[in-house]
Amino acid sequence: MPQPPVCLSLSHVRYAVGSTRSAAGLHEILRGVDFTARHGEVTVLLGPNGAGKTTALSCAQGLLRPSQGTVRLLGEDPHRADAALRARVGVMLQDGGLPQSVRPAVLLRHLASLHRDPWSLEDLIDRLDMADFMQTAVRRLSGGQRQRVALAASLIGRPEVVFLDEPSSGLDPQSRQRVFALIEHLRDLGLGIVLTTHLLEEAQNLADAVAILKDGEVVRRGTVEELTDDGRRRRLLFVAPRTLTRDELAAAPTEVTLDGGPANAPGARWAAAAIATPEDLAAMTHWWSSIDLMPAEVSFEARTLEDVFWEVSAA
Ligand SMILES: Nc1ncnc2c1ncn2[C@@H]1O[C@H](COP(=O)(O)OP(=O)(O)OP(=O)(O)O)[C@@H](O)[C@H]1O
Repeated sequence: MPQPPVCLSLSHVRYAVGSTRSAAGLHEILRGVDFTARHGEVTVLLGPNGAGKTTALSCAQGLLRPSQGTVRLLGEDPHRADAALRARVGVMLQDGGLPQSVRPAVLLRHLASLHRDPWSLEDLIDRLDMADFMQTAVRRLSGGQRQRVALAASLIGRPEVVFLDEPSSGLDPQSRQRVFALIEHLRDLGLGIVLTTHLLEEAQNLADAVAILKDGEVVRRGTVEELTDDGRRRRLLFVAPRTLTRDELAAAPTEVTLDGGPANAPGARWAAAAIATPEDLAAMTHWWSSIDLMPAEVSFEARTLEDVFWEVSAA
């Protein structure tokens, strides 16, 4: 199947702050970032705090000009973008950036009036369950309500590409579900969606493509399948018929974490994330033998994005 068209590409993007003339010198925040995003796909940027995700998004949107490298957004240089390009792009910032004294109904109606063919406000209110607070000034809204207004504001102009910086932060589980359902709808409509999140399980469920940043570089890139199933490393799951002591866990040959079931009670399921070779497996059975544990069940499964994330973070 041919891949959908690219809507955003960053090639060898570097971004530095400071100056070679100042005592503090030049500080490189991005040290060669490469990734692409496509129409009809969700591209997720992951990375620990300070990895450079927001800076990379700012370069992608044209808010920051890279010191080196190239950014193409809908085929153009976003830093030189004119109003026509900006109208095709939606941006939701991490802290909302909404005017505080305005009511969401007024704000969103105003934004809609700036576009020739805006998204139906009623539809957005319905999809994001915002009816109850449309007449409340933004400053009186809860963090989660503000998030939803900011998301609606980024979409009202029917953009072709949308940037969402942590769209689900501060949302209760129900609102989060709605936001993720809306993101899936945007994907079905063919928008290019670029988002950052710290919620790895949701990234795993939503992402068509993932780029993991660390210290200003993309250290892993690919589909969730490509990142989690490298054909070798697997998760080993086992059910322990009794509780495991702290000392027993500390003696495990690789990190063993609780994966489900009752918290470290008889019947709990445990996972070892990095089983790559028969020797790794032998080390596990040796450990079970040394602590006199006969697992009730043993199975393998592909690693999760969370396993990959921890591996990258620890490297
Ligand atoms: N103008 C600036 N001057 C100096 N340092 C900066 C500047 N902008 C960002 N930084 C630093 O660059 C690093 C990357 O910041 P950035 O906000 O892009 O990270 P992030 O991955 O989005 O983090 P988070 O997950 O916390 O949102 C951080 O260490 C930050 O303090």
